[in-house]
Amino acid sequence: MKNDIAIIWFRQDLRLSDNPALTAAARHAHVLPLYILDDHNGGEHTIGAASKWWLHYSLKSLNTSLNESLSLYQGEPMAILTDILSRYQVTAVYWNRCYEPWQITRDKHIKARLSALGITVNSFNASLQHEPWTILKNDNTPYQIFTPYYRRANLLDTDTQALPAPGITGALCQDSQSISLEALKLRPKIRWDGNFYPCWTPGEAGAQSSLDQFLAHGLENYQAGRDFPGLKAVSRLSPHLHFGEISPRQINQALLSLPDDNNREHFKRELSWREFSYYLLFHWPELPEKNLKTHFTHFAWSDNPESLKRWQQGLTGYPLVDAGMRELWQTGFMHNRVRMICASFLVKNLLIDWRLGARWFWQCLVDADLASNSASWQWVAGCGTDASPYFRIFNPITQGEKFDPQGTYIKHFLPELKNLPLKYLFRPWQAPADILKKANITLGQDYPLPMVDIKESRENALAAYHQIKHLSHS
Ligand SMILES: Cc1cc2nc3c(=O)[nH]c(=O)nc-3n(C[C@H](O)[C@H](O)[C@H](O)COP(=O)(O)OP(=O)(O)OC[C@H]3O[C@@H](n4cnc5c(N)ncnc54)[C@H](O)[C@@H]3O)c2cc1C
Repeated sequence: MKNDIAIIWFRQDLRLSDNPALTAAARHAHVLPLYILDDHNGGEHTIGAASKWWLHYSLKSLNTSLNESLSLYQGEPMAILTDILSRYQVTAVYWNRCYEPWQITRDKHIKARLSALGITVNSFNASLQHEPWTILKNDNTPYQIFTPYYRRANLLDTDTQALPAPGITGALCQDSQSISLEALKLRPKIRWDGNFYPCWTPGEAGAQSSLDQFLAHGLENYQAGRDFPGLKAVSRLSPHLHFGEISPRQINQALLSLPDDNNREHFKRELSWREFSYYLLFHWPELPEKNLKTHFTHFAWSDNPESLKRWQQGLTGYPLVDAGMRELWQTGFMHNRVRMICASFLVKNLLIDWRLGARWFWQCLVDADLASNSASWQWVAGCGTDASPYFRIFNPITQGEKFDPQGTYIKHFLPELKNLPLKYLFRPWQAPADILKKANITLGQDYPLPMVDIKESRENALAAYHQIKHLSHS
């Protein structure tokens, strides 16, 4: 039996380079790399359907990089680790830290149990520039607002020296009791994932190539272009970052070789919004469930499953919202500007609880991330610590005119509207009958009539907010 075996437990760090836990584990004579699909501890926050698809291919890619030595398991991690320890002479366990509240609780427990068994446990930071507890206000309380948090973060040193992938091929061993990737059943039985394949390349190489492409062709227009969903001006790195196929440190290192201009600064700022989301989740672990502005507890949400379904299916009658919801369903992604507009429409024009929207995103997004998703929904709904003011309600018509001026994005995801002149593309119900006929559109049949009046629903939202506003000071 081999002795001095180190376990490297991969979680949201599915890469070999700049992986501090792997680099440390590689100092042992033998390394057992493993991944556990933990469907036991996460409750409602267990990985969603589209993310499972991503995970399947990311694990496949990682396994290839590890010479087919990745051991796979499903279930309760402590029980699985205990079983491995009973069969191998493991001396140490390595992992990179995760920050979702249920993961923190689980990992603390596992660390204590393993330490009691005489196993060394070493954990590292592999996914944040600054861990949440390292940035506090002068009075030692956490920041609630992004800008002062960002200012303080910028005063701290940021490590930009990424680690190379360690040479571990000779040290790798695999557990004979590993299950197969197929046995994890991560891909859907009903194949709704057909459109995902041309859009994405999960895995470390795919992440690096997305970064290279963005730096070569997207970054130069990032500041001006990032709000235009029809342009290729954003990085689409979010699922790669979520699964840890690339680290913020690697991105920052790559950015160093580029001109220090507004585009670079703006991109770094957006990366810090991700950090800030993790920060909020760490300091307010109730973020996914509870309104951080507590007076929203009294908000009169509408219980309307039929409206929720129309929103989910992209059948609201507002083309920009519908294009976004169809992009989400078809590709597992939605452009950030459109995420804000679709979320605002649900919460403010339909008065549906933001948590129902967040749950739908959780199932549909390949980048579904408990921190960023929860923080962003609370931001749009107006109930987060650093939220957009409630009265700022996105108008899907004017937003479309401004950010999809040629209708490129809308026509791509709503081909039924492709012959409608631009003048009516954002408000098809105002098109005269002969124009609709010429465009081959019968409203209510080929494309829905608007499910609510935008002006009236806006006023209803403001009235609903008025009911709870005064409670914020009580
Ligand atoms: C309602 C709503 C839900 C969201 N849910 C998620 C989610 O589940 N997972 C997720 O990663 N992002 C989420 N976001 C944030 C943002 O929309 C995505 O991170 C972004 O669209 C990803 O595209 P990109 O990689 O091309 O971004 P880029 O513009 O290229 O930005 C680079 C990176 O910065 C980070 N980032 C950018 N904007 C934000 C932001 N506003 N908040 C947090 N991080 C940001 C992401 O990691 C992103 O990959 C949500 C936003 C909204 C409004």
